[in-house]
Amino acid sequence: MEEATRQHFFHHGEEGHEAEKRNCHFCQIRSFTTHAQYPVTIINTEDDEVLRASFHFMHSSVLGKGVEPTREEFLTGCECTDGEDCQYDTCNCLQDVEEDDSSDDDDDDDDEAATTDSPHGAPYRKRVYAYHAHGAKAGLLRSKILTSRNPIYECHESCACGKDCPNRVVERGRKVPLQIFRTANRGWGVRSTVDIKKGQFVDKYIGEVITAEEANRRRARSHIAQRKDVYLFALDKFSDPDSLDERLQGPPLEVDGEYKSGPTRFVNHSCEPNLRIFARVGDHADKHLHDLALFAIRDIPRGEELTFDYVDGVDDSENDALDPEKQKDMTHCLCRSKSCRGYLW
Ligand SMILES: C[S@@+](CC[C@H](N)C(=O)[O-])C[C@H]1O[C@@H](n2cnc3c(N)ncnc32)[C@H](O)[C@@H]1O
Repeated sequence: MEEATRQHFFHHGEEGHEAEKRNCHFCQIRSFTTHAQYPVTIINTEDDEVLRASFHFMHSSVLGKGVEPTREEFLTGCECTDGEDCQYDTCNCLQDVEEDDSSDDDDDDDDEAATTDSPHGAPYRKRVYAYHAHGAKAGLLRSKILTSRNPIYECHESCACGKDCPNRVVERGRKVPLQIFRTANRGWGVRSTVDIKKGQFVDKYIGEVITAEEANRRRARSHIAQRKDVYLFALDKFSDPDSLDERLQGPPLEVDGEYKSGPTRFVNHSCEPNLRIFARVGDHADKHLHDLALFAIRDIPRGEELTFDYVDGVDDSENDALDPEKQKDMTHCLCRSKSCRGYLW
């Protein structure tokens, strides 16, 4: 039995091991409120490696120095008293949804998704909800959104609708058990022990939310800046130099998941991934702090490694892997997919 496991199982019930417990990965994941139902487990059948001691599992992101959430008096939510109403463009939370009218090719069992409803006597309103509303696919992200890079707008704490409002999928958190496992050639990876459906929310990418200046300091301190980049995600979905919100005008905040994060920090890259990251907004006043939510873009059988494309959305013309000069300094991609681009960065 590896040393970390031995310490946890034989000594952590005893008095006087508090500091050790704080630094124990098993104790950290056991403290997740979802542990009994959707545990995170760690398994290594490849070699003797254990997770780095410097890594700490967390439930949610922490805000670094200089990162401020919006003050309570500026937070606003919807006034819908019936969660059903939180699927239409009349819900304040869905005001910014950019709707296109093309129909979803696989939405035939939920064909209201793109139609206009007219309840008796009520004004016309349009369903702009990001998720399927009915049937077996209820709560799964619609394929039109899955193939887009549109943000997802959800109801949240400041809304009048209840906790069971259907438009709070990401807020309700991860509903799948995840297993961090040792891969044969790419360090740790992540899989689930249950089947995951296309459009299903998997988990958020969390970490320390830091200013752009701090992110650059950390890049500079890192031995190879691009290696640090792999853990840094810019919260730039709403960045706009002309924005009326000055927090969106400048360089965006970034999430650093290298040392403090959740299980998704161990998800590897694939050029043909089964997950994609979406920007998810709760309170519109907190767009500068939007979530990074991972959803399945196809059905994923239990045990299959979960992956996302680290450079999703990067135009092929910007791809350094196409430049033979740059290739010699780049890291080989080991995703083994048919359309592998050959290099990670
Ligand atoms: C965010 S981490 C993922 C977890 C990582 N495997 C670990 O053990 O901590 C990113 C690192 O994983 C490795 N990696 C991820 N995807 C890879 C791929 N497709 N090919 C080669 N290495 C990969 C690279 O070393 C990369 O720097």
